Amino acid sequence: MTQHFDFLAIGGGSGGIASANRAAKLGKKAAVIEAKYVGGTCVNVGCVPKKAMWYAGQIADAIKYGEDYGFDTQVQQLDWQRLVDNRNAYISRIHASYQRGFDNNGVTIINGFAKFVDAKTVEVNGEKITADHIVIATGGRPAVPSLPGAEYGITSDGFFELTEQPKKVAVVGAGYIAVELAGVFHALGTDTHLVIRKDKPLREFDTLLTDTLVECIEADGPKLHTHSTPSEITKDSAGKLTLKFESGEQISDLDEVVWAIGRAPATDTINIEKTGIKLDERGFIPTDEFQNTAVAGIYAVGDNTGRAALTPVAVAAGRRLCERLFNGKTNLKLDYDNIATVVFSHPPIGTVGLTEAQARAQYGDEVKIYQSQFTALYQAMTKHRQPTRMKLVCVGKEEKIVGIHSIGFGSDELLQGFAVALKMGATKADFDDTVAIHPTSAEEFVTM
Ligand SMILES: Cc1cc2nc3c(=O)[nH]c(=O)nc-3n(C[C@H](O)[C@H](O)[C@H](O)COP(=O)(O)OP(=O)(O)OC[C@H]3O[C@@H](n4cnc5c(N)ncnc54)[C@H](O)[C@@H]3O)c2cc1C
Ligand SMILES: NC(=O)c1ccc[n+]([C@@H]2O[C@H](COP(=O)([O-])OP(=O)(O)OC[C@H]3O[C@@H](n4cnc5c(N)ncnc54)[C@H](O)[C@@H]3O)[C@@H](O)[C@H]2O)c1
Repeated sequence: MTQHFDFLAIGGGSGGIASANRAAKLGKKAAVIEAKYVGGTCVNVGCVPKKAMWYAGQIADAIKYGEDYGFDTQVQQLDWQRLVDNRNAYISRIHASYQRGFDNNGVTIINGFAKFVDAKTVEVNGEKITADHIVIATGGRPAVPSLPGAEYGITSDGFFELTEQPKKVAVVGAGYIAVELAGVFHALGTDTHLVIRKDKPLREFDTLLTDTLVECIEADGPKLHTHSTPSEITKDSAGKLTLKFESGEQISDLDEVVWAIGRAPATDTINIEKTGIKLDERGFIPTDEFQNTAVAGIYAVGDNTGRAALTPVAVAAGRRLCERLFNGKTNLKLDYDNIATVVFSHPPIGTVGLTEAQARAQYGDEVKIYQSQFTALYQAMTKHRQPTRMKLVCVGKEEKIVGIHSIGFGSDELLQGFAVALKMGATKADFDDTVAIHPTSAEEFVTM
């Protein structure tokens, strides 16, 4: 017998889970179909294990700093497998907590790979399932270039499968993932090479952030190979890899090459053509501001829509969709402007709103910049000093704050509250009128 649901999510990642739970809480019969592991990219091969590895890097840094704080900090080795085991155990606890949530809310979980039969029907494990409302939340997968020997490399998925610490790696890419994984490897003691095609990573970020990041990488980070376009990977009889570049240069004796060159939407194998939806030229699902696709009753949220590929974005879009469909909030939609984001680099970056360049292009001479630079007390005590740099981008006579950018120790945790202020339309005067919290790095934003 064909099962029927009010609401069906294809994909049990950030967007699918959040939307199905919300639909069920609002009294609808909801189901999630998940092909691999519940929690999707973020929980299994993304944010969560990445952050665990980043914390391991932070601990390695703290051990370095410990000496100047008076500790005897001789550490012989990192037990990589133990780190991975504890990380995986934590992920298992998240899986269990998801299951409790599904049970409490009455969401049905179906394991299997879903394909469309028509606009109201999907097939999974040979069975047909129909639904009044279907959200496509299939996310994406890491891209691999078509180069000779590319298959010798791994992706971020493979990074999380490593059972021992590689001695020497090259990480290829200039985005979030490349910067974060290269930073982790380096902090944990791997000889790390970050390979980028242009002059600096994260080029779409404010230049204060990227220039400072490059400065920190050059001072104490992975070896940065700029203007380096990979052309081939070869493997020798001992299993060591050589990454060759178009320039003729190469990095040899590598244990791993990690491709971190972007992600492709998982939209090509779900028979989407059976619904009448047409993908855009990059394979993303076109949606309007309410997450509607071109076909009534089918929606898309998350990475496969080609907008800010972040977990809280997929979650927020999915929840708003269900509030709109099932709770009478007919105009509710996600505002994709001013989404705050953190790069867990070394040091971390927190950023929200317009970069200085974007603001100048939009507002010209109306832009006023406030900037600050210092060494966080945490590191100022030690010989491992790193700059912290912050920028406020303001516009107009009232100096409305349209961009907030921070790089340096603690930038990851300090930004969220400032993002609220920016979204509420805070001005520089509002910041000035807020009494500082001392001694913190965050206080710099209200004392500039
Ligand atoms: C290494 C890495 C680090 C990241 N770090 C962060 C971070 O720190 N912060 C942040 O906000 N974001 C981070 N992200 C991005 C974040 O993981 C994604 O934006 C988020 O997971 C997107 O959610 P989603 O629901 O769109 O897709 P996903 O979480 O990818 O979920 C899609 C799910 O659909 C399933 N699926 C696909 N096709 C089918 C099918 N036909 N049938 C059944 N199931 C199917 C997949 O198996 C998958 O589980 C990171 C990503 C990576 C790769
Ligand atoms: N901290 C976070 O919130 C976080 C962390 C990781 C990922 N993410 C999300 O996941 C998305 C995907 O991350 P990503 O780093 O894979 O992608 P990305 O799009 O951010 O970066 C990909 C990079 O690879 C480079 N590149 C592309 N093709 C290449 C090639 N053939 N050779 C060399 N370099 C090449 C691009 O120039 C780009 O700099 C991010 O955009 C972000 O939204 C977020």
